[in-house]
Amino acid sequence: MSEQHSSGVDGSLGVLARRRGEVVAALGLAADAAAQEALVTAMHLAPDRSLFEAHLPTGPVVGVALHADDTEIAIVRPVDTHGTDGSTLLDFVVAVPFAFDILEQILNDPYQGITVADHHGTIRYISPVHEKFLGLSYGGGIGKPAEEAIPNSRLRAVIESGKAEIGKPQSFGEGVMRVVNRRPIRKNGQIVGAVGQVMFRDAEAVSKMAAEMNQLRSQLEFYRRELDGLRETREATAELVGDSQAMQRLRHEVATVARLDVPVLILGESGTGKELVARAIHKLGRGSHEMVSLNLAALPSSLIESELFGHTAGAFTGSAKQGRAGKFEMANDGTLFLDEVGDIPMDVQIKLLRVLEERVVERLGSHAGKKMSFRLVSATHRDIDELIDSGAFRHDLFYRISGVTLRVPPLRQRLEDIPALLAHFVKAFCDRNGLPVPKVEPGVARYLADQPWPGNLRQLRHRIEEALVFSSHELLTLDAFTRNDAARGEPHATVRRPVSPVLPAPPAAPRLKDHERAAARRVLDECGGNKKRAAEQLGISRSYLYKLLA
Ligand SMILES: Nc1ncnc2c1ncn2[C@@H]1O[C@H](COP(=O)(O)OP(=O)(O)OP(=O)(O)O)[C@@H](O)[C@H]1O
Repeated sequence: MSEQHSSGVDGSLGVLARRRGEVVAALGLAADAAAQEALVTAMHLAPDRSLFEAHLPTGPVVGVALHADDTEIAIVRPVDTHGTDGSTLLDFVVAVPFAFDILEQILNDPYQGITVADHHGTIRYISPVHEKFLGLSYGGGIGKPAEEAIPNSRLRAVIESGKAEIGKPQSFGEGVMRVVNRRPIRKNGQIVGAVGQVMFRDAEAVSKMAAEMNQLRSQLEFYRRELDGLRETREATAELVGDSQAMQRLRHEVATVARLDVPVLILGESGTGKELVARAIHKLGRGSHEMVSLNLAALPSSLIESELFGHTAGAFTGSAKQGRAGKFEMANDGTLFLDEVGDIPMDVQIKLLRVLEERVVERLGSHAGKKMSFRLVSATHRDIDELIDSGAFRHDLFYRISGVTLRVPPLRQRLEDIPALLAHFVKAFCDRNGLPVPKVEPGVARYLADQPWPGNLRQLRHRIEEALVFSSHELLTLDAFTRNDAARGEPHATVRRPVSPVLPAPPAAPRLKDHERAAARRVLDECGGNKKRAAEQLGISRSYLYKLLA
C-alpha cells in the first residue's frame, strides 16, 4: 500500500476499499498492512451495511461494511476506550460482544418501526419491517422527503422545532393508527436529523389503557375529595362534643345538609347547641365567607327590620348618616344565621318571606333592590308546630326556612356524653383562664348524669365552671358541685342517693319534666323571684322558663 493512499484522511478515520479481493484504496487508519489484514477478516464476517468491530495495531475500531458485487468497502473509526469523545454507541459496541445483534433486533423489531431523517427532512433510513408496513420496497424511502415517504410524518416539524413529540397518535391511512415518538437528534449542539419510532402497533390498546388510567385518576380524585371532605367534616364538627348515637347521627346529618344549598331549620331546646350546629353547617358549606348571626329574640322588634335589611342615609330618625348594610347584605355569599326565628314579629315575617322568595334586598328608605346569595340557617327552641297552629308563625315562611329540619337532642337524651362534655368544658375553661387543668374526682360525671338539665349544655357548662371556681387547681371535687345542694333542698348525691350509671335518659318523660320544673322553681326562689336572673342561671331563655313555670 503506497503512502499516497492515506493523503487527506487523518488518524481518526480509516477507509479500506477492495475490488475482487485486491486493495484499491487504504486511507488513514487502514493504511497500515497489519491494519488491512485485521479489517479484511472483520469485514468479511459482517453483512452488507452492518456495523463491525476490529482490533488494529493502533487500537480497537468500529466500522461499517458495505458489500456490492465485487467491491467491498469498510469505513472505521477508533473507539475511545476512555469514553472521552462521549461516543456512547461505540462504548456500547465495544463493551457488549453481541451489541450488533441487539441493534439488529431493535431495527427489525416489528413493534418499533424506526425512521431516520437528516436535517433537511430527507429520509435516511427506515427499518425493514416499517418499510413493509408502509408498502415501500427495500430502501424505497431513502432520499425522499419524510412527508412523501411516510403519511402524516412530522419528522420535519420536529427537526425545525427541536422539540420531541412523545406518545402521539399518527394516522397511517384509513383506520390505521399508531402511537409514535419523534425525537430530534443533536450533534455538537446542532440538530442533525430526527428519529421516529412507532411505539405501539395497537392504538386501540393504548386508548384502552389511557381510558383505564383516566378512570383510575378520577377514582383517585374522588377518594381524595372524600378524604378531604371527611377531614373537613371532622374538623368542623369537632366542637360538637359527644359520641352518643344521637350526636353521631346529628354530625352525619350536619355533614350531609351542609353541602346542599337548602335552608336549614335547627330545632332543639334552649342550650342544646343549635348555634354550634349552625356554625358547623356554615364551615362545611360556605365557610370561606362570613357567617352573620342575628338573635331575633334579643332584638327589640322596632330594630329587627333595619338590622335585617339595613337602611339608606337618613332613612329614619337616628339612622346612620352614611346608611348601613343589613344582615342580608353582610351575609352575601356566606351564611345568615337567624337565631330564635320563632320570635319574629308578624310584619317582619311577611318581609322576610319576600326576600327569601326573590332573594332581592331593599334597604329601608330605598327602592333599589340588590340580588343576594346567602345560605339561610335558622334556629328556634320554640315549638314551631304550635306557633303555626296558633297563627303566630306563617306557614309559608316555615316552608321557606325549613328545606331541611335538624333536631338537636336535649342533654337528658344523651347522658352518656357527660364524661366527654365534662372533660371538654373543664379544659376549655382552664385554657381560657390560663389555669392548669385539674383532675376530676371519680363520681363527678355520675353525679352530673343524675341531674335534670332543663338548660341543657349551657346549664351543664355553667355548673362545671361554677364548680371549677370553688375547687382546687389540682382536683375538681364532687363537693364543689354539691356545696349548694343542701340550700337547694337536694339530697347530697354521694351520701344519700345511690348514683345511677351513665346511661341514656330513662323513658319516663313526665318525671323528667317534673325535675326540670322543680329545678326551675328552686333557682327562681334562689334568685328572689327574678325571672331574668333565674333564666340566666339555668342557662335557658326567659320564654322557656315561663313555659316551665306555667
Ligand atoms: N355538643 C356540644 N359540645 C360542646 N359544647 C356544646 C355542645 N353543644 C352546646 N355546647 C355549648 O353549650 C352552650 C350552648 O350552646 P348553643 O348556644 O349553641 O345552644 P343553643 O341551642 O343555640 O341555645 P339557645 O336556644 O338558647 O340559643 C355553648 O357554650 C356551646 O358551646
